[in-house]
Amino acid sequence: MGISVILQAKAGSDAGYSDAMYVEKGAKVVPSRKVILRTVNILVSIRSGAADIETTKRALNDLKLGSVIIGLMNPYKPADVFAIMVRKKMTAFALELVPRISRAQDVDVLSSIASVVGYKGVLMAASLSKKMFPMMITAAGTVSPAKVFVIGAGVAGLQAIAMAKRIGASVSAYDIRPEVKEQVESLGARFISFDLEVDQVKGEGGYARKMDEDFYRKQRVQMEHIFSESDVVITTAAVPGKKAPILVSKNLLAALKPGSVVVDLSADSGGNCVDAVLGKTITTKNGVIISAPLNVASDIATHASQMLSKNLCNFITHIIKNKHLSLDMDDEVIQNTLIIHQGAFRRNAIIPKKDEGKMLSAKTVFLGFEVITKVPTTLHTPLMSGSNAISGITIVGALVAASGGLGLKGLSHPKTAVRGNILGAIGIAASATGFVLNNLVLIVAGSLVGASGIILTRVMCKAMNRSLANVLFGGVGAVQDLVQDDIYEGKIKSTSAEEVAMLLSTARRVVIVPGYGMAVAGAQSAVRALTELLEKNDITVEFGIHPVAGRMPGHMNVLLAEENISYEKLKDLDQINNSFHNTDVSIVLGANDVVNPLARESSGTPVSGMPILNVDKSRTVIVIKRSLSPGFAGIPNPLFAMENTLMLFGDGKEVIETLVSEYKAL
Ligand SMILES: NC(=O)C1=CN([C@@H]2O[C@H](COP(=O)(O)OP(=O)(O)OC[C@H]3O[C@@H](n4cnc5c(N)ncnc54)[C@H](OP(=O)(O)O)[C@@H]3O)[C@@H](O)[C@H]2O)C=CC1
Ligand SMILES: NC(=O)c1ccc[n+]([C@@H]2O[C@H](COP(=O)([O-])OP(=O)(O)OC[C@H]3O[C@@H](n4cnc5c(N)ncnc54)[C@H](O)[C@@H]3O)[C@@H](O)[C@H]2O)c1
Repeated sequence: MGISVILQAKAGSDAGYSDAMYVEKGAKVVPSRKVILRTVNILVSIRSGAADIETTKRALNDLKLGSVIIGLMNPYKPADVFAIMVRKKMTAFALELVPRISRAQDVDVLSSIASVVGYKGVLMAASLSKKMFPMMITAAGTVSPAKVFVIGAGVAGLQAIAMAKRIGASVSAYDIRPEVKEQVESLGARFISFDLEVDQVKGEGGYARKMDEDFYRKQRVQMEHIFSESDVVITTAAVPGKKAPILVSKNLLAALKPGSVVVDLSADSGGNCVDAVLGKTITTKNGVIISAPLNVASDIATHASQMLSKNLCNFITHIIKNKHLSLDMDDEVIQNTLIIHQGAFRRNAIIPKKDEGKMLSAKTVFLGFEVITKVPTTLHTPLMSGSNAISGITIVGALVAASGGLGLKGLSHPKTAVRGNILGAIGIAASATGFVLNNLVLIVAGSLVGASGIILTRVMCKAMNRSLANVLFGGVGAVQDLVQDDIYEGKIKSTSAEEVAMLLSTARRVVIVPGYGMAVAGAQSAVRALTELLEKNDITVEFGIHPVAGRMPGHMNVLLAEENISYEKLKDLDQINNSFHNTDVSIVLGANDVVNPLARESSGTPVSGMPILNVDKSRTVIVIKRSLSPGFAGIPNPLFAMENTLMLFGDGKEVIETLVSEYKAL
C-alpha cells in the first residue's frame, strides 16, 4: 500500500512480538511516544473505556492537526476530552459501529474480541471449578459431566458453548433473541426457553434491545430452576451502549450449590452478576465463586493481537487508496464508523440521547477514546505474516504515508446511501414456473449433459411440509421486499443422491464447503463418513472453510474437529481458491452467503466485496440445502442457477447419509 508503519518500542513484547520482528517486516520502531504522535498521519489504537483522561488529552494534543484515528472509541460515552479531536479537525472511526453485515466481518473487531473472550472464559471457569468438565466412568466411580449454563449466546456466548462442549461439559444456554435457539442447537447444546414476550427484544443491527426491569425480573425468576442444576454459569449478555443487564440476582446465586462458579464475561460493560466485583474473583458466603475478569482478550494476547491486527489492516485497506484517505461515503461501513470527519461531528454516531443537544451546542461532541496509554496486552503489537513487507499494522503504532503526508480525498459530498438498493433489482423468482425439481441429468465423467425436469409442484411443498412461499422465501425479511427476477426462473436443476453418487464415483478431487446449514443439520458425522468412503476410493477430499461460515468465528472448525477430520484437510480461502478449477465436484453443504457470486459481481449487497469460496469454478457444484431460501444476508444466490450447479434438496444430514448409502450401493 506504500504506507510506512511506526510503532513504539516494546509495544508488542507482552503479546510475544519483539521489536526485531517488526523491523524485519519493514516497520520502524521508535522509543519516544511523543515523537510518534507528532509524526503520524493515522493513529491506530484499540480500546477506550478505561481511558486515562489526562494522558489521552496529552496524546491528542501531540497529534497533528487533521490526524486520522482508528480504533474502539466507546462512542456511547461522551467526554470533554474529545473536544480536542474536533478542535484539531481530526477524523475518527469507531470500530464498535462496524455494521453486522457479512462483508464487514473482516473488520469486525468486536467479533474477534468476543471469540477470544468466550474461549478463555470457559478455561477460567474450568480452572476455578471444583469439578472436572467431562464425564468419566472410572474404577473409582462415575464422575458426571459438569453442567454449564451460558447466558447470552452472541459471538462470545456461542464460542463459550463450543469450548465448554469441547472439554466435555453438558451445556445449556439461553438468549433473549429467539433465533439464537437454532444457533445454540447447531453447536450441540440445549437451548433453554422461558415464557417471555420477545417481540420487542431485537433492536438495530441484530443486537438485543434494552428491556425494562420487569422483563429482567421475570427472566431471573424463570432461571432459578436451571441455576439450581448448574455447576458453572457463564454470562455474556450485553446491550450496546448500555450497562449490561443484571441477570444473576442474589436469589439466583443462592440457588447455586456451594463450589459452583459464575464467570461474568460482561464485566467490561458493568457485569451481569449482582455480586460480581469487577476485575476480581471472590467467593460468596454460600461458597459460590464469582469471577468478573476485565479485558479477558489480553490473556490471549498473541492470537487476539493477530486477529485484531488483521481487522485493522483490512479497515485501512478499505479507506486508503493510492496512499490517500479515500472514503466512499455510500459505504455502510464508512457511514457507520466515521463519527468525526475533519473535525465535524457526524450525527450517525451513537451517543446517548440526553447528551446529544449538549454536545452539539457546546461543540464538544465526543466519544470516549483512549490513546496509547496503558495499552492492555491485547492491543499490543500484532505482527502479520504474509508476503508484503509490511502486512501488519501495530495497534500501538501508527502509519505515515511514505510520500510525506496523506491527503484527504473524496470526503466532501456524501451521498445518501441506501443499503440494499441493488436488491430491488435482484429479487428472486416468486413464481414456481421454472423451478425444476427432478431433472434427467446425465452424468458422464464429471460433466453434465442436459438438464430438464419437471416443474415444482405442490407435491414438493407438501413433501417438505412447507408452503411454496416458505420454500422460496424461507421467511427471511429482506428477500420478501425484492421484486421478481430471473435469477432462478427456469434455471434451477435438481438432482438426486443417486445421481450425485455416480458423479462422485467418477471424480478424482472433491471439495466440501460446509456452512451454517451443516451445523443446523448436525451433518458433520455423516460428512466424515462420506469423506472416509471417498478417500478409500482414492478420491482426494478437502474442505473449503470460509472465515465467516456459520454463526461464530471457527464454527465449522469446531464441528469438524469433533469428528476428527484432520486439520490438514481444512483449507482457508487463500489455500483453496486457486484449486477449484481442478476440482471435479464441490459439495456445498448448507453454505450460502460464503459461496454467493454476487459478492464478486455486484455492489451494494451485504456480501459485495467479501471474498468467497469460488466453488462456481469447479466442474460440477452440488448444493445441498432444503430450499431456495437465502442465508444470513437475505439475498438470492446466482450459484444455484448456474449451468454447472445441481441442487440436492433436503436436510443436510439426511442427504449426506443417503449419499453414503447410494455410493456404497454403486
Ligand atoms: N461466522 C460468524 O462469526 C458469523 C457469521 N454470520 C453470517 O452468517 C453467514 C454465514 O454464511 P453460511 O455459512 O454460508 O450460511 P448462510 O446463513 O448464508 O446459509 C446457510 C444455509 O444453510 C441452509 N440450511 C439451514 N438448515 C439446513 C439443514 N438442516 N440442512 C441443509 N441446509 C440447511 C439454509 O438454506 P435452507 O433453509 O434452504 O435449507 C441456508 O441458506 C454469513 O453471512 C456471515 O456473515 C453472522 C454472525 C456471525
Ligand atoms: N454478520 C455478521 O457479520 C455478524 C458478526 C458478528 C455478530 N453478528 C450478529 O450481531 C449480533 C450481536 O452479537 P454480539 O455477540 O455482538 O452481541 P452482544 O455482545 O451485544 O450481546 C451478547 C448477547 O447477549 C444477548 N442478550 C442481551 N440481553 C440479554 C438478556 N437479558 N438475556 C439473555 N441474553 C441477552 C444478546 O442477544 C446477544 O446475543 C448477533 O445478531 C450476531 O449474530 C453478525
